[in-house]
Amino acid sequence: MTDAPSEKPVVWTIAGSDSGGGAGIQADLNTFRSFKCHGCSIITTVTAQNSLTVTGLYELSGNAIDEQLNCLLNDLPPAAIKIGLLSNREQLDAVVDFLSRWPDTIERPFVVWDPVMITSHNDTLSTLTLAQSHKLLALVDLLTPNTDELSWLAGTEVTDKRSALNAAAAVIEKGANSVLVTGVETEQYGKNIILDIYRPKRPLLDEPYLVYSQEKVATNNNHGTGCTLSSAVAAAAAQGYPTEDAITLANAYIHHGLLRATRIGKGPGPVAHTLRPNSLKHFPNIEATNLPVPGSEFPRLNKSPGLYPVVDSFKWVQHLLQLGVRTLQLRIKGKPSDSIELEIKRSIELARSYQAQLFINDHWQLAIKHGAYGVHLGQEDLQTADLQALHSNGLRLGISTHSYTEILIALRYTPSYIALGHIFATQTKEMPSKPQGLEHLTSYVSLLKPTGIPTVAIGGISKERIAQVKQTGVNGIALISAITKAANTEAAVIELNQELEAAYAD
Ligand SMILES: Cc1ncc(COP(=O)(O)OP(=O)(O)O)c(N)n1
Ligand SMILES: Cc1nc(C(=O)O)sc1CCOP(=O)(O)O
Ligand SMILES: [Mg+2]
Repeated sequence: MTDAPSEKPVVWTIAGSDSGGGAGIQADLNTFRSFKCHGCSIITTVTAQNSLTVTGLYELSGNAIDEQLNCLLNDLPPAAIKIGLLSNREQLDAVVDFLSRWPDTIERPFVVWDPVMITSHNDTLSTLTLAQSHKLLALVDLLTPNTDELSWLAGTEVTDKRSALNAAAAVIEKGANSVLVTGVETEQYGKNIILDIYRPKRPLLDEPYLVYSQEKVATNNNHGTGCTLSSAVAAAAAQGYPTEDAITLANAYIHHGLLRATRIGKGPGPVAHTLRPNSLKHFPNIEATNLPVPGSEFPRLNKSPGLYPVVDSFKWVQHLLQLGVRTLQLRIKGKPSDSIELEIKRSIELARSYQAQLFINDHWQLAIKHGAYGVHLGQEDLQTADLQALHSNGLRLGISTHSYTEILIALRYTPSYIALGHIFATQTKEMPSKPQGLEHLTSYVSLLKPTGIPTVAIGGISKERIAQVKQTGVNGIALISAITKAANTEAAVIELNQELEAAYAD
């Protein structure tokens, strides 16, 4: 028996009860459990509901909602809150007042609002007016309307991707922080496709919006999809995932849940609650409009990357080649541009004579000009690099990623390897994201394994950590300071290789 406090994030749902068990509070709590979160519930309205219809609505007072919220605040403060059904103005005011008075002493949670107005059977659940609902907009981090709800919120009809984007922009204009429009139907190559469109207030990677697409799952058993999606986003955010990744995970969870859904009552059955999926077949295709359209696959590596030092000069490249290193990267930062070309040219020529896999960071034009083995690009570089030219000149391509979302974007280009960073805190580069840790690395590696694309871990990896990192099944280990700050480079390379081989033998 242990009395140690749980590390499970706490997530609240402020929503209605569905007596049929498929939507509302019941769907939210099932979802929180799947995402290994502890769920707390603040019930707004009790619905008498089955799989066919809603026969009654019992709306709790503002005081009843306020008391539930305040009772939880100090004892079970949330990492995230999902708001669902608010049936009337009094209920909305209770939530608005509570969120507006959030105490400075308690970390503010991530708040998702799924503005439920009617059920999928057209039963009206709320009497909120547009003007009333706008009071909540600025207090939530993410709004997750479907196309009907967005039409209502924006006051314009939403029928397709373009009108969804315009309406999302209009709602942001009215005060919302970011909007995920769900369930935009379209057709591509004769297939029914469902788009979820994420429009953040501040663009990601200069991208005004991201489109998550999935082939429509042919099922009538889709009751509770909206509730489940928004609570999955809240739960994933509570687990520390950035919003775009929380959406990616929620999208995959819904896809899996729809495939597994079965009819339970006489009407549409509920979306199933499964373990969080980690198979690419459930993950969406992610399209970022400022990135090039994918072309052909990039060539494979000649050998698994293994120990992969990243260094900043010809001298380092030469030294490491002499020490037997056969996969390495030249990453030159902040040197005058006239000196860079010569360093790159000499490094490429020398690496070629050793039949080594040398990747050039950033300088893809010079890499093409001097016939490099490969280039390593960050996600931002994908916007400007000529991927077609890299491909037609036979260069290998490595792409940096820092999240599920970036992995799915990188996968569209079928690169020669995918880098996963940063695993541990690093002193070498200022990173905008948090360290991922070994648990995320393990999930990413197993997600990517079926693709056959090699994976490389980077960030804060030392000799002491190699064995743990290798155990995740990653194919390469990229290091900067463990090599460049070592007192004796030769000894460091030998020891790092020994650690790596010992990990292979385990
Ligand atoms: C193996 C490997 N992984 C990631 C990076 C980071 O590359 P990038 O995103 O291009 O950032 P900079 O290195 O340019 O700062 C890398 N270099 N190598
Ligand atoms: C250059 C770089 N890119 C990273 C990424 O995650 O994309 S982490 C990183 C620095 C790696 O250096 P060290 O091995 O000294 O921690
Ligand atoms: Mg770079």
